[in-house]
Amino acid sequence: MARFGIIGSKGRMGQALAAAIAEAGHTLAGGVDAGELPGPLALECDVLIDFSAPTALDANLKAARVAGIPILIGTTGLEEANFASVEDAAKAIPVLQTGNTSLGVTLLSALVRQAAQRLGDDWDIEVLEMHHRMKVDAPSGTAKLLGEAAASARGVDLAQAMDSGRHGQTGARKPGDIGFATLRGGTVAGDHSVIFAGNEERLTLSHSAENRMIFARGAVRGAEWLIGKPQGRYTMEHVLDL
Ligand SMILES: NC(=O)C1=CN([C@@H]2O[C@H](COP(=O)(O)OP(=O)(O)OC[C@H]3O[C@@H](n4cnc5c(N)ncnc54)[C@H](OP(=O)(O)O)[C@@H]3O)[C@@H](O)[C@H]2O)C=CC1
Ligand SMILES: O=C(O)C1=N[C@H](C(=O)O)C[C@H](O)C1
Repeated sequence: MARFGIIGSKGRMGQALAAAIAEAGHTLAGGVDAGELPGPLALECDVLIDFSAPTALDANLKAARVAGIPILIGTTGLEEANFASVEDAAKAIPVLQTGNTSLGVTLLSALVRQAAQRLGDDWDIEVLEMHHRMKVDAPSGTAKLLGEAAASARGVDLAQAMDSGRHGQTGARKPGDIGFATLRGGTVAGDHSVIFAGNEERLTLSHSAENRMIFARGAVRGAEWLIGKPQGRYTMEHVLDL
């Protein structure tokens, strides 16, 4: 049994996490939201879980670092500078950062990597995602994670290959690009498809989240795994030994 702290505790994920922490028999030490400091909470916890906003990241990493505890970052919409902060913190404490904590998407990303390796470069890769109307970042963290799995399998830099803004006279598809399309509406918890479009055939690998508990349970599993690990940067693939 461990003491968990939630950053973003009153949000959609924060509430699902509280249920998953109780379900797993752990103690909820407390939570913070916008305008509250994570430092005092971190001193009462064995692990922090952050599903809040990119602007909170540096303070959350610092709090975990000062307390000497691991932190799982599920917040999406992170930029280059955020990833640099994660790398820096991971020199001192265990940090698991992922765009999706679910078992299904973690496995999907391994399958995408395999498909991208085995299918030739003439198979175009497109990533499609749909989320609820309240989501504030695009493309989703999961879409980027899946795009990254495909790009790394092909030995290309996703930042160079990513095409996420098609509109108007785009010209023909650039060979090697990885396209992203974003849909928003209703209460969709999270749908992702990676489409490999070849000549006269198409392979689609998909995942549908039916509710947020899959992310919350995965985050609890990841946080349990993180406790006692040496400093370093981890992903859900480490947790599932993929
Ligand atoms: N990795 C994964 O598997 C998943 C990731 N996510 C990501 O998690 C994040 C949260 O999603 P969701 O719960 O739907 O969003 P919500 O908007 O419902 O909740 C966000 C919470 O974070 C709080 N918050 C905002 N800014 C800060 C801050 N500076 N410090 C502390 N807390 C803050 C908000 O507090 P207040 O209300 O006071 O502003 C709110 O309680 C998003 O980035 C989302 O994409 C979501 C699902 C799964
Ligand atoms: O904001 C959400 O809701 C979700 N965000 C994550 C993302 O950006 O991929 C994960 C999940 O799909 C739900």
